Amino acid sequence: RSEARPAVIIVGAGMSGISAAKTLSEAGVRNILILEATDRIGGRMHKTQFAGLSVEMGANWVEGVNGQEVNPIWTMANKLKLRNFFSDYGNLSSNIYQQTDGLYKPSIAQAALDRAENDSEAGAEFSKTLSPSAVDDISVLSFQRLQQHVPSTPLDMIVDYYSYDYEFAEPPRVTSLQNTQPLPTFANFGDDVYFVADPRGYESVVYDLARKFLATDRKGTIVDPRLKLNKVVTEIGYSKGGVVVKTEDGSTYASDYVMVSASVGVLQTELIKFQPDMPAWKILAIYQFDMAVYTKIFLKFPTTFWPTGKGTEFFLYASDKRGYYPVWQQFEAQYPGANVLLVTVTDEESRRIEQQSDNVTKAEAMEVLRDMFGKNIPEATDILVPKWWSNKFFKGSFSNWPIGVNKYEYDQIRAPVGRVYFTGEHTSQYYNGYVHGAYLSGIDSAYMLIGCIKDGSCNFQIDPKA
Ligand SMILES: Cc1cc2nc3c(=O)[nH]c(=O)nc-3n(C[C@H](O)[C@H](O)[C@H](O)COP(=O)(O)OP(=O)(O)OC[C@H]3O[C@@H](n4cnc5c(N)ncnc54)[C@H](O)[C@@H]3O)c2cc1C
Repeated sequence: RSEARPAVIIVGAGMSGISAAKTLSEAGVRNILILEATDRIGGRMHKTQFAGLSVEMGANWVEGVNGQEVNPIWTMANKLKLRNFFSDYGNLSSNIYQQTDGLYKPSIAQAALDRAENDSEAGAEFSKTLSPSAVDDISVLSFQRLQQHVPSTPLDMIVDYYSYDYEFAEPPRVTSLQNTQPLPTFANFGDDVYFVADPRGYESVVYDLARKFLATDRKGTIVDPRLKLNKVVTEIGYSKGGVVVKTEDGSTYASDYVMVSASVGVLQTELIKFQPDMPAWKILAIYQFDMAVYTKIFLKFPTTFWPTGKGTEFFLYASDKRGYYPVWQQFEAQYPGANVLLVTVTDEESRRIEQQSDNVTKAEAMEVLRDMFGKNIPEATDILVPKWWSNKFFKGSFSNWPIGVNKYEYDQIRAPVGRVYFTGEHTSQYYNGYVHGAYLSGIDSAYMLIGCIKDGSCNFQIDPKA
């Protein structure tokens, strides 16, 4: 090969891969090579055109703002002056629809919201009493049982869905109490969340980071030969002496180290074959973690028929089937005059919907809207259903911490295996599942590797299992 052998190959150019590459580069490790499977950088931060608007198929919010510490993504979004909107969920009690009989009385809805909030606060207190090793962790649902409050009416179920599934994309039955209550993102960075609606896309924070260390042309397009797009890594061979990475198109790249940033969902498939196989402890840790599915369905209408004005942005649909077209958002502020709605589904509903035609999904969503707003509403003219779960380069939307994984297993997910290093939101110590988790994990993993390259400290210590 004519190009110099890189010291480090980075697999994947999402937020974590770009953050790791930038950190390496700034520490003087500049002979890197980034191999990205798709034709773009940004990964799960991905804008697309829908009904003449730029909408986000993946990450949309800067989550964790206005707290004691500053979320680094908030700093970046503000520096780029990304158009963003505070998400005000404060008026939800006036916006919860019964399955067919109109809105719940706000006082009744508020009582359900208050009960869920109290349970969540009690859960956070209880979780502090558990062993820090998390060996005696329980699920969020187990704690609800302890509280004698397992949500089972349509109202309690939609409030429960909004409180947990809408954030973690998996139900309380699955989610670890200790690792999510309290959630470090909100405890450290603040409770507020801001919705990004900018024609440049939320992904522009990744592009901005990339342009800080990759060469660009005069228009700002990245032209650096150290970034190669459309390179699907299929095999990583590793030994004491080095690493050999093979791609689907038949190319082979040798290097000293490799840093894999593909999602934990991808690592749970055989897309990338490791030679030799990863050790059993690593495989077991990876397969224990959860890749959740969160689906943002956008619908376009000829006219607006839903309530508008202050306190109406978010509304909930309390089906007797938990999680059926549950959380809705209208975009009067973000996309004025566009007549667009967003409905979010997760988990089993996401998987079901990904496997049916978008027309069937549109018909289902219309039925739900008719239940809420009456028979005479206009048909949606357009629908967008992102399919993150079916996409072999993602296999879901973000990781969720399931019951049964304690800190010991989590450290194993993050740990390098010989010359193979790992990064990605699923390796973030406190912020898995988020953009800031991906960004911070890129820095952490890069420093782990820099310590090995520069100081020869290549042993990653895992605290013993309690
Ligand atoms: C629908 C959805 C909504 C979300 N909402 C929010 C939100 O509002 N706020 C928030 O903070 N976070 C949100 N997230 C999570 C956030 O987007 C992710 O945590 C973050 O972007 C992950 O970055 P990453 O670098 O870890 O992984 P990725 O972005 O997945 O990057 C990994 C890269 O590796 C590439 N790759 C995979 N396999 C290979 C291979 N074999 N060879 C080469 N390349 C490969 C992929 O193409 C990808 O570009 C959301 C995600 C989704 C999908």
